[in-house]
Amino acid sequence: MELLAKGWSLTALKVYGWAVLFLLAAPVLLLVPISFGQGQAITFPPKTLSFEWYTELVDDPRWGRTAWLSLQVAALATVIATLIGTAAAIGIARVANPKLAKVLKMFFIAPMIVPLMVIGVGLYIVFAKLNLLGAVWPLAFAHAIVVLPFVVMPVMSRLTSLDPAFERASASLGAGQWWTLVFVTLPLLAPAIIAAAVFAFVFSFDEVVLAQLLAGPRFETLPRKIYESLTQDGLDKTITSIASLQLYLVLAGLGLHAVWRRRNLRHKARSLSAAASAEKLQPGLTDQPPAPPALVPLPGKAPSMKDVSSLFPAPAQNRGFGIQFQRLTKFYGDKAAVEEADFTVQPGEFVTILGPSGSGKTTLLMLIAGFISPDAGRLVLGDRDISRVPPHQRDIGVVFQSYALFPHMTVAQNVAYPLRARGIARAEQERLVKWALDRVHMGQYADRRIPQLSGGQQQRIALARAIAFSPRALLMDEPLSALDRNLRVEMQREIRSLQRELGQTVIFVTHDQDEALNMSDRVAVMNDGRIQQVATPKDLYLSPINSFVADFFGESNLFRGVAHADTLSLGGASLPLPTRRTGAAVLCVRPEVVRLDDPLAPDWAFDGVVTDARFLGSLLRMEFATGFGSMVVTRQTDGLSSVPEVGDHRKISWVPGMSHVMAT
Ligand SMILES: Nc1ncnc2c1ncn2[C@@H]1O[C@H](COP(=O)(O)OP(=O)(O)OP(=O)(O)O)[C@@H](O)[C@H]1O
Repeated sequence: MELLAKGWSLTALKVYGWAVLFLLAAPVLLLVPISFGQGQAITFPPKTLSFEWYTELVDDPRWGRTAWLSLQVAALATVIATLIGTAAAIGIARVANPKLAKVLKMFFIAPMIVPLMVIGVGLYIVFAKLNLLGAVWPLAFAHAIVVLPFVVMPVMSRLTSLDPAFERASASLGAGQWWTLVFVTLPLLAPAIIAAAVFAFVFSFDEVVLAQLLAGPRFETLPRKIYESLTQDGLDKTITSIASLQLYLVLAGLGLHAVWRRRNLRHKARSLSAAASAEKLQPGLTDQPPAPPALVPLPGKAPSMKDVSSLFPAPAQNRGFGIQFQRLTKFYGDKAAVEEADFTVQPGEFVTILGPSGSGKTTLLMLIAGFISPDAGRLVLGDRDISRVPPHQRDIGVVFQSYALFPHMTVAQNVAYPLRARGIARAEQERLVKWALDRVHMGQYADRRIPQLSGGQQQRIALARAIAFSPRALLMDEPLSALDRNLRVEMQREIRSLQRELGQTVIFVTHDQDEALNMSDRVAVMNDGRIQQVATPKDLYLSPINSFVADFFGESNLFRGVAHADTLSLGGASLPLPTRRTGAAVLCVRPEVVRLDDPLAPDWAFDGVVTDARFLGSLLRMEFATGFGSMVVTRQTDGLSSVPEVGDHRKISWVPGMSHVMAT
């Protein structure tokens, strides 16, 4: 495009563009001046201006009658097509069998490729037999059939582009399928449905082929009358005025839409700039001086489970429930995404699921939330088996990676959503919304729309919405991954402190080990669908169960060999083991326990050559080439630390008791 948009080619492009525009628009735009001409003759430009063809239109009641009839047909066709098309699109999107979904889709879009005349003749035969020719609703029904693909397609495409987390969020907040459909799915589909409805209306109002075939002798729609006036009476100039009138209506519609859009954009820009400046002033964010206490205490009594969730049995205190995973398994095809997960999360505990991409973290979280069902095993929340309980009855809050805040609702409406879904009284809803928003410092944003908030603010609202109904447990799926580093650290602190204050059970998913270290009581390390180890960060670091955990959780130097009593043989050499062992074994030596040039170095100490050395602020990180492969060594720095040169030789050793030996 850049090459084209220069010199003569740019001029040619412009001329071409204007010529196409003129050819397309001229016949339509010429109508307007012609309709104001005096006399029957078509003159352009008109010699004398007059309103006579507009007055003629008003004086002749037949035009008004036909226009009214067309309006009725178009309105009814729009309603029928929009209802059937929207329901069909939603239904097809939910059909689990992809082949059946394809067949259904083809069926609903077939009217787009079958010639109108064929549909018209078919319907004519049926309607004639049933004596339905010449009535409003059969013609509207025929129009609806033809326009269905233009409803089904945009609604389906909007549905596929919607984040599935919206519907999942609604379910996790306690809303059943119908509630979700009415309050979440349909409002989110509204732009596509409205566009489809406008198209259906315009098509039906203008349609002439089906109107000719199905309207019978005395049933005259506006396009049919125009057509007949043209073919029977010759060009009557009232046709120019009625056509121009329709054009004015379309232009007025477009104008109103443009004004509405402009006002919306201006409003959004103002709110965004206000959001940006408010975020700068907001307490608890990292670019500010020392943060005030992370959470604002609620004046008076904190809400109890009874206040908010009469539908669910309340725990003794406002605490989370324990969760037991009993050999929980989920297959996708013949591959286990989660295999025999078997561990227990204590009430009020903060457990992080940590693992590389594809290890099954999200699948495990979706099993807990109930968005997918396990193929084997059990999941027990408190003392209730919830393995087969639908998500909206689990009473588990979820904070999604994308936040999944409903964009058509304000902040307060989002936070009130789980309370509304539970039928909580309005006054109580307001109190709890305020309570939840105050806890995440967002009280002053209650009336904001979601698109008017920054990422960090959205994160806080997602958290407020998930705690507003005092859930039995809180799940968080990489909720901080979209935030910048400073905000992320701040939010880690705030989430942890909120969790402690509420005594909430939290299962937090991340692939960031610093985040896991910062936040968790215990960490469950996952790999390839299996939980490798569940332990405190300290135990994971000091006593990893296998080489995967040792390597994934912190840096480590791993030596693989064969253990004989208290030595490990590898490559003709041997290293001391911290405990006696036999058979294949892996020795793990953390970088900070390695000693360099120790004057009391043991006999087995070996030579290492510096291949890289970097000053990382509080740490000095060095890499050595050794007879056992590459090794990493770290040192705390102080003002006197010097960085060794690449190529320097050092004697490497460690205290055997500071190392750790594992089976694999
Ligand atoms: N709907 C699905 N159909 C088929 N396979 C799936 C589906 N969802 C996940 N998987 C597979 O299951 C395994 C675990 O996926 P999962 O999304 O749980 O991993 P993850 O640890 O959360 O990864 P990430 O950190 O990248 O989100 C992967 O191999 C993935 O390809």
